[in-house]
Amino acid sequence: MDRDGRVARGAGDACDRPRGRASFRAVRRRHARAGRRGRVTGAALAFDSVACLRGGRLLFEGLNFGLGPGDAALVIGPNGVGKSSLLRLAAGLLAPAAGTIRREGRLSLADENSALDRHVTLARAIGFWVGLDGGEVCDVARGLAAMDLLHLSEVPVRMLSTGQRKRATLARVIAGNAPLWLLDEPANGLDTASLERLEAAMVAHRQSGGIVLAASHQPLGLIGAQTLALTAA
Ligand SMILES: Nc1ncnc2c1ncn2[C@@H]1O[C@H](COP(=O)(O)OP(=O)(O)OP(=O)(O)O)[C@@H](O)[C@H]1O
Repeated sequence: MDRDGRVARGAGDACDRPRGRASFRAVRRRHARAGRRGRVTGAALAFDSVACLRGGRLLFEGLNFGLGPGDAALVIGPNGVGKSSLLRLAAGLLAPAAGTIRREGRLSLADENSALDRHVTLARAIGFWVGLDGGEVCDVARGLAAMDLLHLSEVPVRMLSTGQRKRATLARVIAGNAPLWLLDEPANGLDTASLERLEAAMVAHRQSGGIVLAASHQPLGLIGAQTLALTAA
């Protein structure tokens, strides 16, 4: 990966010297410093010379980055280049074709699948996930409030509009309290006010020591984020 975050491609491409291990150690050092400052700790994500193969096609290789408490990275690139695949690797839903991925801390993935039961109320659907993570009713309310959905708490998920469902998915992530947020196109379908709410939620999450890894075709206001620019093979 070059200094602008572009990922080397193709057989025989010279990847950066494998910096992943070193960067993971650096992440952990920062993590320890953050702990001494009394911030939320327990999360880190590092890719070390990671390659991704899907359907027999090499999407990217030599990907190195490290994220610790308060960090964010934005994955960008054209359709089909592998942004969602990168997030699925980070979530452990895909195995890397080469390299290693290290994760510390719980994660929450928001993608096009809301993972919410369509046949129960919004509060109940989010409560299911929050309960699995040992959270409480107040966490559900906090997530719903963050995405301005409290007034729809008792509406069945199947009756929500596209944008409301997207906000519900984000509310699930916020309510879940996982330190590592993996957000795939989180701004899709959001109106301006909802996008501002998402940005505020990401700022608050990072300020409390959380990590955001997002893939997006739109700017997300992630100040100070690393850019991981995937390019077509
Ligand atoms: N289950 C699968 N099996 C095989 N190939 C897949 C599978 N899912 C996705 N792909 C392929 O992997 C490539 C990358 O897909 P991915 O969804 O990661 O791209 P993306 O950069 O997120 O695209 P977009 O901007 O359109 O969301 C595409 O060529 C796609 O066809």
